[in-house]
Amino acid sequence: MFDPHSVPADPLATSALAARGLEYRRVDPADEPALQAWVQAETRGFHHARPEAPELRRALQVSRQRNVRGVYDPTAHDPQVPVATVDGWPSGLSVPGGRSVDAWAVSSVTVSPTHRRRGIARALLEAQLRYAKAAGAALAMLTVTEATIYGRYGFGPAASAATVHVDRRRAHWIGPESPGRVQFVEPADLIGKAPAIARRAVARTPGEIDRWPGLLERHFGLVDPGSADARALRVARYDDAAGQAQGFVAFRVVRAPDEPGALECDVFVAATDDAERELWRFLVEQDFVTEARVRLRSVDEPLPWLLEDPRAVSLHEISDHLWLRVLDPVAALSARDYGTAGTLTLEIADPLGHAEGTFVLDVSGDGHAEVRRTGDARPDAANGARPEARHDAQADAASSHPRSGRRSRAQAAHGLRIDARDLASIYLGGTRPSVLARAGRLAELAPGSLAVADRLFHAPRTPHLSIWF
Ligand SMILES: CC(=O)SCCNC(=O)CCNC(=O)[C@H](O)C(C)(C)COP(=O)(O)OP(=O)(O)OC[C@H]1O[C@@H](n2cnc3c(N)ncnc32)[C@H](O)[C@@H]1OP(=O)(O)O
Repeated sequence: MFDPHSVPADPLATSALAARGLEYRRVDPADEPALQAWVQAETRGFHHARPEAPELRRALQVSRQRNVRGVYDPTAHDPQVPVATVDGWPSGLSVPGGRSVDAWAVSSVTVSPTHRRRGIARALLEAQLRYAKAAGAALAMLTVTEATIYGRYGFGPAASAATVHVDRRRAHWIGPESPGRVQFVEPADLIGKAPAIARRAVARTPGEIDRWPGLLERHFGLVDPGSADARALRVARYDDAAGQAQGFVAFRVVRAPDEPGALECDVFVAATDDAERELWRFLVEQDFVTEARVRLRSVDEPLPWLLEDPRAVSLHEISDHLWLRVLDPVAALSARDYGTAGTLTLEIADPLGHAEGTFVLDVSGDGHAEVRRTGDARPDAANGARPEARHDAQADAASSHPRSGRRSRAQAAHGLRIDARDLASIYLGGTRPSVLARAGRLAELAPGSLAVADRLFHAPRTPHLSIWF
């Protein structure tokens, strides 16, 4: 596994920030005061309250596992507190077909309001992409506060999430009976087994990322077990017929005195379909509860099909939850399985250059792809022009521009001209290429290419990410 602490400083970011009188530094994981100042700056950057001691200890522990960077202003009132923060770490990302691809997670991007809009975030983000590439990551990934920030760095939304509301009174179960059972467990009793269950759940869902040490402790309220939030948490586990634990939920019921409550669940982990069904049933069949609200679920849950009245279920807060950035098209595209056999050329434009070039995707009958780079991208690709905006004269001899009406001179291969950020959006199968084409974001190299691309990039399971990072 790549060591996030071995990443050398990025000279471009260092000099860009130095030109603004700022210092760009890695925070030494062993330097407790520096790490504490970084955590405090990050917390303030996200407009959160100052962390209490147990939460601060947890944040320090997590930060020590990551490549933590700060930007410092030597002229500030307290020059030890960074004016900008970011961290990154290598992590697996599940892709269609059940494999995991090497990716680089980016988080904690904050710039103090005193230093905003001076290009600090840009310097940090572009450096993160270079770190990711140096670490051998096929993609970079993040979850976002605002959808307007990351497209300029080549990130595209790749997996959605939603809050599922279930009206308890209408939730009459018609799904199959399961041979297993759900039972309450104390969080401390499950924490030993939970990571292995979570790993299996992550592996079967494209868009999920590896859980880092300490995350489940937080989900189970074990960071500060005496706090009111932790004491309200209940944990239930599903065991299959053989007694093997296959899933768990952590939830609380909030209610006014003498009133039925609302069940709120932020942690729903299922390694099998049985576990998923039975945990849903457990959540939606609770008495003295009017509604269940389960956050960060898939937009494609089986739940409505398990209830007599599918309208008991409604989706809220549907969001572009996981954003990806393709850095190495060969590694990224060969990692996933495809929906059918076929061949597709991808002319990728990337203003930052990382994914730039022409690539051929050859998918065999078993869904595996061989991907090869066949050339650099078009001369204008690096200037950020949208693919459909390029002039026809630059079109390849073996292709015709979709809006030109010209017939291709040779037998045109199926292919797409696509920006790196749109490639990120189709990568896991969450968005069809034809939808992006309807939005004018990508173009066919030859008629029929979109239909081929839609079939190839189709994923049997809708991508989904069930945590923030
Ligand atoms: C992965 C994560 O951690 S997501 C968390 C993101 N952080 C937050 O939401 C915390 C609150 N916000 C902030 O701290 C800051 O506003 C940041 C980090 C979003 C931006 O920091 P800044 O240093 O001001 O950004 P910077 O000056 O480098 O701007 C770079 C570009 O992004 C644009 N930009 C910056 N912030 C935003 C925004 N909130 N919405 C839209 N565009 C933005 C700028 O206009 C600029 O555009 P351009 O270069 O294409 O002309």
